[in-house]
Amino acid sequence: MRIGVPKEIKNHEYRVGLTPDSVREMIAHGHDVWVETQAGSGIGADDAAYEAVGATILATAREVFDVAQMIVKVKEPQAVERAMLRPDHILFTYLHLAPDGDQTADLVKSGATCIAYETVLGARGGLPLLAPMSQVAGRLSVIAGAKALEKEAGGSGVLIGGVPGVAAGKVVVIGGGVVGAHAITMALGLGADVTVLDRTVDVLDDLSKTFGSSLRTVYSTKAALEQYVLEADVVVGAVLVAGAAAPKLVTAEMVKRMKPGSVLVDVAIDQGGCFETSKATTHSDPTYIVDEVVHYCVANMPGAVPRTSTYALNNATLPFALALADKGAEKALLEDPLFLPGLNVHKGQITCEAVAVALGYDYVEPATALKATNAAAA
Ligand SMILES: NC(=O)C1=CN([C@@H]2O[C@H](COP(=O)(O)OP(=O)(O)OC[C@H]3O[C@@H](n4cnc5c(N)ncnc54)[C@H](O)[C@@H]3O)[C@@H](O)[C@H]2O)C=CC1
Ligand SMILES: CC(=O)C(=O)O
Ligand SMILES: [Mg+2]
Repeated sequence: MRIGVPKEIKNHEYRVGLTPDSVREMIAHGHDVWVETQAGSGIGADDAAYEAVGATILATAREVFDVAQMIVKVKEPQAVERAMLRPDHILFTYLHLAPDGDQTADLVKSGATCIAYETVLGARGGLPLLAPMSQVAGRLSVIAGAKALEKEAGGSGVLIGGVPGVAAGKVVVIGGGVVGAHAITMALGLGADVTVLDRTVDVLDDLSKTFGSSLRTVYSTKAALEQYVLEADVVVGAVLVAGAAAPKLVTAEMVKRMKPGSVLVDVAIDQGGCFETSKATTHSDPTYIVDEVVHYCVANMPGAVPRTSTYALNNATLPFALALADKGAEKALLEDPLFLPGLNVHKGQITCEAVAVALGYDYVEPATALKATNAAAA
C-alpha cells in the first residue's frame, strides 16, 4: 500500500504519525512510504533519517495526499487537510468527532474511511491507542496546574507541594482512568494533597490499592464534586465516556464560587471539556481566566513533548497501521472485533454510535457499512 505521512499543522503540534523506525517496518512489509519534508523535525528526525529507511520525501502535504492510499497522522485533520481527502483514502489518526460538527460534516462529505485512534478497544479493556497520550497528558496536567498557580499566571501563589511548615496545595482529579492515574502519580510525587473522584467504585478500589493512604478516593456525586472543587487549588478534568462528548461536571456557577486564583486543567477538552466554562486553547496561549479561576484547556497537550509522545504513540499504533496496510481497511477491521470500533466514518456514513448520537446523524454499524461497500464492489 502507498502510505503518506504529512507534517502536522495544528498549533504547536510537533508530533508525527510515523517515526523512522515505524516507516522501516512498513517498508519491510512491502509498502511504500511518502513523508512531507520536515514532518519529523519536532522529534529530531530529519528528512535524511526517513530517506535512510527508504521513505521518499515530498515538498508539500498536497503531494503526500495525492500519492497516498492511507494517511497516518496524529491530530484530527484541519480544514485544509480535510479538503484533500478522497473517497479511496484511509485516514488513521485521532478524530474526537463528537464535539466537532464541522470536522464530522467534512469527513462525511469526503467519502473517506476514517479510523479514530481513540475508539479502538483493547484486549484487556481500555483504549490502547488513547492510553499512551493519556499517560503523557495526565503527567503534564499537574505540571501545567502547578505553573498556573504562580502569581504571574493569575494563580493564587500557592506552591503545589508546599514546604515544611506550610500546607501543600490541594489537587482534585475528576476521573480516575489513565489521565487520572498519571496526574495522581505526578501530584503525589510533588507532595500535593491529592483527592480523586470517580463514579466507578472498582476504579477507586484499584487506585487505592496502587497509591495507598496517601491518596483520598471519593465516590463522585454532585455533593462530593461541589465540596472538593470549592476547596481545591488545582482541579484536573479527566473523565471520559468513550467517543461521546464529555459531561459538564463543574458548572459555571461552581466556578464563580471557587477560590480566587485556583486552577482548572481540562484534559477532557478534546471531547468538548468537562467544565462548563472551558473552551479549547493552544500551546501558544494556553490559559485564560474566568471569575478569577485560571483555565488551562489545551486539546493537544502531548504535542508539547513530541519526542516522548510520538514514540509512545507509535508503540501503540504501529501494529494497527501495519494491519491496515497489509490487509486493507475492510479486512483488517472486519477480522478484529477490537479494531472495528475504531471506524468512525465510512463512505459518508457515521459508524461510531456515540458520534451519531452527539451530532444527530443516523448510525450505521461499522461491519454493516464495510460489508455494503464490499458487496457494491463485487
Ligand atoms: N487534552 C489532551 O491533550 C488529551 C486529552 N485526553 C483526554 O482525556 C480524557 C480522559 O482520558 P482517559 O483517562 O484515557 O480515559 P479513561 O477511560 O481511562 O478514564 C476516564 C474515567 O472517567 C470516569 N468517569 C466517566 N464519567 C464520569 C463522571 N460523570 N464522573 C466521574 N468520573 C467519570 C470513568 O469511570 C473513568 O475512570 C479523554 O477525553 C481523552 O480524550 C487524553 C490525552 C490527551
Ligand atoms: C489524545 C489527543 O487528543 C492528543 O494526544 O492530542
Ligand atoms: Mg471566584
